Amino acid sequence: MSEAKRLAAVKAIDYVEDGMIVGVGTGSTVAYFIDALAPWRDRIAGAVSSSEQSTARLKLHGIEVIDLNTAGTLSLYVDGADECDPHKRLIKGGGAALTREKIIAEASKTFVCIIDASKQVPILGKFPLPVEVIPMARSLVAREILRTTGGQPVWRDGIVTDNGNVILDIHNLSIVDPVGIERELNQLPGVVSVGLFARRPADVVIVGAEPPIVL
Ligand SMILES: O=C[C@H](O)[C@H](O)[C@H](O)COP(=O)(O)O
Repeated sequence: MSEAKRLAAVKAIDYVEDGMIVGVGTGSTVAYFIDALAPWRDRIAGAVSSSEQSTARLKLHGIEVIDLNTAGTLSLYVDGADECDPHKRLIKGGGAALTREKIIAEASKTFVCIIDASKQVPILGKFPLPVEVIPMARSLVAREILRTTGGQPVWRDGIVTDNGNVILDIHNLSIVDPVGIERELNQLPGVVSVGLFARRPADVVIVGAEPPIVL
């Protein structure tokens, strides 16, 4: 499967242009993208990173990492996903980086999502939906999730996000109304962000294959 991830990541380089500040996601697929971006280090203006993990890899390649507040609106954001439906709506956050990813996606004109075919689903929800939560609200939010969605929240024990928070993964959801669930969960006090990218889906999805499939 990693070859498919690599093929998708390399194809995403087609969207990189001289002088750009590139938004960079997180995960194993994005790691291939960062590697493919390395030869561009002197042609791009730098990158905005969604995690400490991606920042370390970008710096390893000598790519300048720029604060989003300095960068402003980005032309391009490239990131992976855990699930993708036919409307390019996504579940993300398997690597706990959902909040910063969501911020950068929102700040970007074009979001190119790079996946392998195993991530394509007709309806989102088989992959447990990650929710980033303020630590003191963990039990409260879990009870509310149980009450309002019927899904089973499971604390990702031992994981602390780059923002110092915890993750609840919601199991057994069939997400027929992704925008509605995203809105509903976002409103719970204690929720920092939800790993549903429905209100702001991807603009382009690249499925790794030989040749890559661009949706
Ligand atoms: O928090 C992690 C991100 O949302 C990743 O983009 C997602 O989990 C996919 O990761 P991978 O490319 O490793 O399958």
